This record gives sequence, structure tokens and C-alpha cells, in this order.
Amino acid sequence: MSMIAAFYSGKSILITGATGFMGKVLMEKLFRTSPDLKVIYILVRPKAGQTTQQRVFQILNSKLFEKVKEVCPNVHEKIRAIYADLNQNDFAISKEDMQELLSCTNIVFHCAATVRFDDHLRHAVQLNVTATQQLLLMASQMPKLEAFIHISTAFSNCNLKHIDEVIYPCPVEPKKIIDSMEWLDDAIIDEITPKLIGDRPNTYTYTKALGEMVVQQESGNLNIAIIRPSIVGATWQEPFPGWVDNLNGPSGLIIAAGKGFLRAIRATPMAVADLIPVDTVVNLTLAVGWYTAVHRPKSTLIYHCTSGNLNPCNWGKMGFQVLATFEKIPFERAFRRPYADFTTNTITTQYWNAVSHRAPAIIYDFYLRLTGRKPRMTKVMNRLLRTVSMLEYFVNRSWEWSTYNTEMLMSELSPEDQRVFNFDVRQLNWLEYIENYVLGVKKYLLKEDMAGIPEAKQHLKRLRNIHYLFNTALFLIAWRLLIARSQMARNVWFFIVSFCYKFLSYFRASSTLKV
Ligand SMILES: CCCCCCCCCCCCCCCCCCCCCCCC(=O)SCCNC(=O)CCNC(=O)[C@H](O)C(C)(C)COP(=O)(O)OP(=O)(O)OC[C@H]1O[C@@H](n2cnc3c(N)ncnc32)[C@H](O)[C@@H]1OP(=O)(O)O
Ligand SMILES: NC(=O)C1=CN([C@@H]2O[C@H](COP(=O)(O)OP(=O)(O)OC[C@H]3O[C@@H](n4cnc5c(N)ncnc54)[C@H](OP(=O)(O)O)[C@@H]3O)[C@@H](O)[C@H]2O)C=CC1
Repeated sequence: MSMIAAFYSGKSILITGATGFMGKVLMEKLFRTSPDLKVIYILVRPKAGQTTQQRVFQILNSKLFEKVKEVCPNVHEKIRAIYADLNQNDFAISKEDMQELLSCTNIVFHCAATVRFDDHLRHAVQLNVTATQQLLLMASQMPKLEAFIHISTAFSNCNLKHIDEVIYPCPVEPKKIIDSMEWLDDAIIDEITPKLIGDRPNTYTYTKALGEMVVQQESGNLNIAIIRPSIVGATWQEPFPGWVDNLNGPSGLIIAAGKGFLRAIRATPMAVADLIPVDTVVNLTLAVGWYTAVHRPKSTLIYHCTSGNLNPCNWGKMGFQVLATFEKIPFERAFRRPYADFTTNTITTQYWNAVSHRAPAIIYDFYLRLTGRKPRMTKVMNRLLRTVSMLEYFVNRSWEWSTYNTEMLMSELSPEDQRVFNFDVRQLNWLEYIENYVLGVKKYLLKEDMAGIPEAKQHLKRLRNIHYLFNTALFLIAWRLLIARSQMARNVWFFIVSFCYKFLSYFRASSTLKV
């Protein structure tokens, strides 16, 4: 019997960010392994024209939850969606709901965050710092609370090269930042943002670091742990391989490369690609919840959920395997044939961006105009290149994260728990994982059917022929122009033609003699 699964039975669990990528997988695993849990409270806001109830209904009826329904048929009754907006005071939770949350919650998993790199500092602070502070305040009023698990990121200290499982202070106190966001106007915040984030690349990593400081400062008597995952990718094993539902991390780039939009990137092939499957993060999170509640460590423990030091893979190998998978399982209606060039040189990057990205987009838009349609490819390409430029920071550096606490926890688990809540990334076979990841992107993000693979392959063949034709035509035009303008080019041309003519005459003469 799994001790961790048994621990969650009968418990009331509060999850923030349950509608997000990680939150959904966390809920799924909890219901599947501990169907006897009492209730999962989730803080949800209405979004994209859907009410909170409609959003929950959609999640529970998705492919991800198919197995859950078999083991926990009354899952609908065990999930309690509470209307909440983490940007509002008291999260805009009603008095009755707040009362219930405060009096019943046993465990809190705080996953909600803004993960956008370009978010305005005010918004990023509100969600990643102030909301964390408010949630801790709520937690301190929960008499039955056994553990509070905060999800941070391994990149909260990406300004350092070696990162230990400790909280590193930021120069300006989070409380001062929170206060200043209340009275500073947007223009001044824009001006001071670069100074505040310092050598971090964006507001996301900075505010996640501030969030950790808040957790440390406001922990009081709470039993708290912090988990720092690196780049979270598709599921490795559970509930099935390759599940993914958003474009964050490499997923968007896999689509862009598979559809032939992105053919070169400024990336260091030997840099460590510190990806971690989302189910591995969730298994560690649940194990940490159990350990924190049962063993009550004296201080706040931080757990790195990373792959680089235990089972490293680099971006070169990852890109190669992604491309190899496109050969077997191509995406439908590609713009160009998938191809990947990794370059570390800024000038080469600009060359590739002009020749391989912008020029084909302009040509395609010209074709759309000619055929009476609205041009759109240049706009798409510009947005993609902007996205890629924001991710470049992470694919041109390597970090070392120590994993003592994570390894300690692994050794504390029973063999059964090590199996059911496996977070031993040493067992991950990267080639298999990446292949399933690409397949998952095709199935769950692009919603493409496997039956379309032969047609997709045919389409790629047509693109290859168009590519050869286009290059030959381009070469002939260039050569014709050169001949028209340069005497030397003409001489070279006549030399080649007369050489070929002589060679053919000699060949014909010698074969006639033999007869
Ligand atoms: C030759 C090249 C490739 C060859 C091989 C194949 C690739 C395989 C692997 C090798 C390549 C390298 C992969 C690099 C991945 C590195 C990621 C590192 C991130 C680590 C950070 C830390 C981890 C965390 O803690 S947090 C989680 C990570 N957070 C994110 O990833 C958020 C990033 N996204 C954003 O911040 C925004 O979306 C932003 C700023 C990038 C764009 O914002 P914008 O306002 O322009 O609009 P959006 O509506 O958000 O999107 C616009 C447009 O872009 C598409 N898109 C969004 N995200 C991505 C993405 N990650 N990749 C690609 N495309 C993306 C989105 O769909 C929109 O498309 P439209 O068509 O315009 O609708
Ligand atoms: N994905 C990754 O690569 C990594 C993620 N992390 C961390 O993991 C955690 C989960 O990330 P992930 O699941 O990928 O992120 P998602 O963007 O998929 O999910 C974010 C969640 O936060 C919720 N949320 C955002 N704003 C509000 C708000 N104002 N009120 C209520 N809920 C809100 C979202 O709700 P809604 O659906 O309504 O928008 C969503 O449920 C985050 O803390 C992130 O920092 C750490 C390392 C890597």
C-alpha cells in the first residue's frame, strides 16, 4: 500500500492554478491514486466566456481525466470550484466559501502564477508575490492545515550559475516592492523595471524569486516547502505519455519547427536542456506534501525538480531527436519542410532570420495578395521571432542545481511509493520521451489525426520539389544576370560549356570506335 496515497485519503485539499498545465495533472494524479480523498477545493475564475463550473466540467470531461473516471466515478462530487480571482482583495472569495476553506483545508498546493515573461511588473508582482502573501495569510488561519506547498521555478535565481536548495535574497524587500506597486504609476514602473530585475532576464523570474522570499518571511508556524521545477514538459508516463495542453516552454517551438516556420534558432547545442516531465513534478509535489505534513522538517525545505545533474540532455540532442520524429510523424499542412540550424553567432542568426524566416514569409504574403487573399505570414513570423528571442536566454546557458533534498526524499520513500510517485529522472529515456512529446503535441495541441500522416508525408514531398524547383530557378536567374553584367562570368560560362561539349564529343567518338 502506498503511504503517500493513503495520506491523502480523507483529506481536504486546496489547489490554486488547478486550471493550468501543472494543476490539472496534479488533480488528476490525486484523484487517481487517492480516490478516497474528501474534497479538492480549486480557486477558479471565469475565463474566455466560460463560467467556473463550465471550466471544471470541461477539465473533468477531457482525455486527461479518462482514467480518473474509472477509479473515482464520483469525481464531480469531490471537486469544489470556488469563484476566486487572485488579483483581487481576499481573492474576491465569498464569506461563506472563505469560511469553509479556512475551517476545512488540510493541505494547500499553490500553483497559480503568471508565467508570461513579458508581463508588466505590476501584474507579475500582484500574482506571483502579493497573492502568495495573501494565501499565506489565509493559511495561517487554517486550524487543520498540515502542509503548504509552494510551486516556484528553478529559474528564480537564473542570474546564478550554481543554485543550491536555499532561498537567495533579492536586494529590495518584497514588502517594499508590493507597497510601491500601489502608488507608482505604470510609466515609472516601466522605467525602474530593468533596474529592479537586474541581471535576471524578465519579470517572471524576478517575481518568482520575490515570491520565495515572501514564503520564507511569512511562514510563521506553518509547515512549508518550496518546489522548484525547471522547464516543465509533456507527461513522461502518467496518465499516458506525451500529454501537453499549452505552448509554454519547448511545446510552441516544436509546433513552429514541425510546421516549418522556425528553421534556425540562436541556441547552444551543448547547453543543458533542463526539461522535466510534468508528471515527475507532480509526483515530487505529492511526495513533498506527504513528507512535510508527516515529518514536519524544522525549516522550510526547497526541492529542485530538475534533470540536468542526474540525467543530462542537451539542446543539440533534443533538436536532433525532434527532427528525427518529424520524419516519422510529420505535422499536417506544413509551411516549409522542417529543418533546424542551431547557431551561437548573432550575425548568422540575423542572416537566417532574413533568409529563412522573413523572406519566405514575404514571398508567401505576396502569393496570398496575388490570389486575392489577406496577407498574414509576415505578422505571424514577427510574433514568432519575438517569442524565440525571449526564450533564447534559456537555450544559451547551462545551470547546475543541487538536488540533495530531492534525493533525500527519494530515499525516504517506500519501494511502493517510489514506484507510484516516481520522480527519479535517471530512469527517463530522453529519445523515447522526446518522440512521445512530439506525438503528444500533434495529438493534443494540434488535434491532428494519425490517419493524416500519409497525406502529410506527400505534402512534404511536394514542398521538397517546390524547394528544388525554386532554388534551380533562382540559380538560373542569378547566373543569367551575372553573365549579362560580367565579362569574367561570361568567360567562365563559355569555358564550362565548351568543356562539356568537348567531353561529350570525345565520349561519343570513343563509344563509336568501340562498336
Ligand atoms: C530550429 C529550431 C527548432 C528546432 C527543433 C525543435 C525544437 C525543440 C527543442 C529545441 C528548441 C529550444 C526550445 C526552447 C524552449 C526554452 C524554454 C525555456 C523556458 C524556461 C523558463 C522557465 C520555466 C518556467 O519557470 S515558466 C514557464 C515557461 N513560460 C513560458 O514558456 C511562457 C513564455 N511565453 C510568453 O511569455 C509569451 O507567450 C510570449 C511573451 C513569448 C509571447 O507573448 P505575446 O503577447 O506575443 O502573445 P501570446 O498570445 O502569448 O502568443 C503569441 C504567439 O506566440 C505563440 N507562442 C506562445 N508561446 C510560445 C512558445 N513558447 N513558443 C512558440 N510560440 C509560442 C502563441 O501561440 C501565439 O501565436 P499566434 O499564432 O500569434 O496566435
Ligand atoms: N510551465 C513551466 O515550464 C513551469 C512552471 N513553473 C511554475 O509552476 C506553476 C504552474 O505553472 P503552469 O501550470 O505551467 O502555468 P499555467 O499558466 O498553465 O497555469 C497558471 C494557473 O494560474 C492561474 N491563475 C493565473 N492568474 C490567476 C488569477 N488572477 N486568479 C486565479 N487564478 C489565476 C491560471 O488560471 P486561468 O486558467 O484562469 O488562467 C492557471 O490555472 C507556476 O507557479 C509556475 O511558476 C515552474 C517552472 C516551470
